[in-house]
Amino acid sequence: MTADSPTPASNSAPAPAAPAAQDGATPDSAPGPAAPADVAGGGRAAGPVSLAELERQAAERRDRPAYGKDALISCDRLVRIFTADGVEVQALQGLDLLVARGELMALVGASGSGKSTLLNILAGLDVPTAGAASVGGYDLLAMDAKARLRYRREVVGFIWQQTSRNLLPYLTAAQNVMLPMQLSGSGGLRHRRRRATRAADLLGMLGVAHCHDRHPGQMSGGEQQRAAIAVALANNPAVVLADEPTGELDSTTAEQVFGSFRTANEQLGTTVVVVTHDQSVADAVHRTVAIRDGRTASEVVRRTEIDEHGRESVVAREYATVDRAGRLQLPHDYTEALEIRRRVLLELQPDHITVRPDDHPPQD
Ligand SMILES: Nc1ncnc2c1ncn2[C@@H]1O[C@H](COP(=O)(O)OP(=O)(O)OP(=O)(O)O)[C@@H](O)[C@H]1O
Repeated sequence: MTADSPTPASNSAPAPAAPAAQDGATPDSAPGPAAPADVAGGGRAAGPVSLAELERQAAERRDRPAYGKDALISCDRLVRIFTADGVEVQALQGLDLLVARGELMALVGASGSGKSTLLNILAGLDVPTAGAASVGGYDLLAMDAKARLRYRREVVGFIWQQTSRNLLPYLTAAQNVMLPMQLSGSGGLRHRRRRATRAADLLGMLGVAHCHDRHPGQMSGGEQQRAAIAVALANNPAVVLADEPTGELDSTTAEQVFGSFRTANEQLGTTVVVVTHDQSVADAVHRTVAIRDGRTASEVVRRTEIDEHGRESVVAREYATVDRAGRLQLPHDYTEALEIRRRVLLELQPDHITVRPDDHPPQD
């Protein structure tokens, strides 16, 4: 999408002025502000559409894979409304998000944008007001108490910002890691040995083997967070969620903790979703999704590319998110730069859409 000079291509089809971010019909049901069918040189032929063509279009729609079919995490128009003292707060306002199995990604956004609300829902600690959400095949709106407990023990691991919240202070690091396995597994000597071996392996893999027999009070903040990651991984969950896990740490320690997430992702294939304000963390993941006003607004995808001389470089591309209803949030700095207020002019071009400030703004 561009906001370029007003030189519409000869085969462009002007669309009516439309609000930049307004509820609209879903793309499945209606194409939005469509180009007139009989525009000279336009892409669409005029005249009646044959029955065969309509049948073909219907079959194409029917055969389209369901939204989020292959994703590990799928949020579809997720809404969460809190009511406090009779006042409603819409923390999530129709948020869409897909996360693939094995991703290492970050969620960023201004304070109050809804990041923690989303993470709590994904962790099974909170239930959305409306919409749909599933993780690893679990429907987060339909779980009964038993399924919710199993989900929280076996499908997701969670790490809080406050180091003191992640570990039980009267247990050693190894005992902390063994606890979730104990709660979800059976007793017996054989299982106990297996639990002890896994705890030692996880602490070793995350670089905190030396903390095996230490209590949290004898560990640094970074060591506690890395032990907390081992606890979160104990039952081999599909996804680990972390809310500002490096928020209490200095930058060097934060890097080590983030290194542990990367290790878990690379060596165990665990999907990792981290809420962060830490730019160095956001820069180090494969995908960073920005949340604004309870919706996903944009995302940065980083790819390693190799040039013809074999040199590797990380290429980052920023995308604006188009939600399931076809809504697009224009970045704040773009709307400010062009003094866009209530509506814009859209023009459909053969390979892009032009967005132009309203040349006849309504008088307020
Ligand atoms: N339990 C609650 N009761 C009422 N309002 C809530 C509750 N939890 C969150 N909110 C409100 O929902 C909105 C989103 O909050 P949330 O904590 O998800 O934001 P956030 O992006 O995580 O912010 P921060 O970066 O400051 O942690 C805020 O307006 C917040 O005040």
